[in-house]
Amino acid sequence: MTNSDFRYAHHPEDAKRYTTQDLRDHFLLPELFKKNEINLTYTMYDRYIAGGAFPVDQKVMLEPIDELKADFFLERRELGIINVGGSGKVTVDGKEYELGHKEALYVGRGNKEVSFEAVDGEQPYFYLNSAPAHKAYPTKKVTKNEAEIVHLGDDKYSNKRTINKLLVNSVIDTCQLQMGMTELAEGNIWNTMPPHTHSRRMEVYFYFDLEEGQTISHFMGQPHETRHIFMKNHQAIISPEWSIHAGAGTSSYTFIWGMAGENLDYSDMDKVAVNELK
Ligand SMILES: O=C(O)C(=O)C[C@H](O)C(=O)CO
Ligand SMILES: [Zn+2]
Repeated sequence: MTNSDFRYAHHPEDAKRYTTQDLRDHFLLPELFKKNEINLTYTMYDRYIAGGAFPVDQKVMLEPIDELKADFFLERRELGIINVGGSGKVTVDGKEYELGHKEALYVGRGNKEVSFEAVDGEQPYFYLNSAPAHKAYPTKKVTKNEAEIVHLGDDKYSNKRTINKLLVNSVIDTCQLQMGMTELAEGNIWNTMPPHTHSRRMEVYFYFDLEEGQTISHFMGQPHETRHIFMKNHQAIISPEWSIHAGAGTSSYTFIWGMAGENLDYSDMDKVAVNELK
């Protein structure tokens, strides 16, 4: 079964009046993994979709959700998948791809049948992002060995981290989707600090590998009008194009970023100095 939830886009002047609960209702994706289901959120931010496929003891099929008014999910879309659990299998129009922990698959527009399964008694957690696509690019598996790797940050500033650019245009062809994974070094807690906005692209952050009982404070809002949302392991958050997106954990963690919009230029960011934040 494929479920969907819907989120409108927001004006920053409205969002600054939101209560804690309003912010959570509008931007947080609290539950991505439901047993033997696919749980998606369709957003009006570049019509981006984020969610999870969680096959436990059944194969689960990606079905066309109502919002698409399409005969099949990828009729006009592309899909990015990153497995954050044990090994699992994704089948795309009869071709099987085994995805291990932290391995990614890009699925191009036009593929009719996509299904997810657990294999070898392991439990995969497939994180999914999808954006409208104008062209059919080849389906391709990408591992950390093929990724573009960037080391950023410093122990001194508690933000030492590795950016694994997996489904980006220096690695594969995509229409507008970009996805990758940022791993915090042990003892470091800050991601994306100093922060940035990019009005050319929206973004979704999905946090995982967070120790049981710990939390991440995710920061959003315009740089002069910030807010925070406390998040748990396996939750995602929408970042509007006007918003910073950064987080600090009470322990180290990993997160997946996914974006779509006007360009495919990862480095197109409007950076904000930390002492300018309000
Ligand atoms: O830790 C970071 O810095 C990031 O991972 C930044 C994201 O990749 C991003 O925001 C890309 O626009
Ligand atoms: Zn960003």
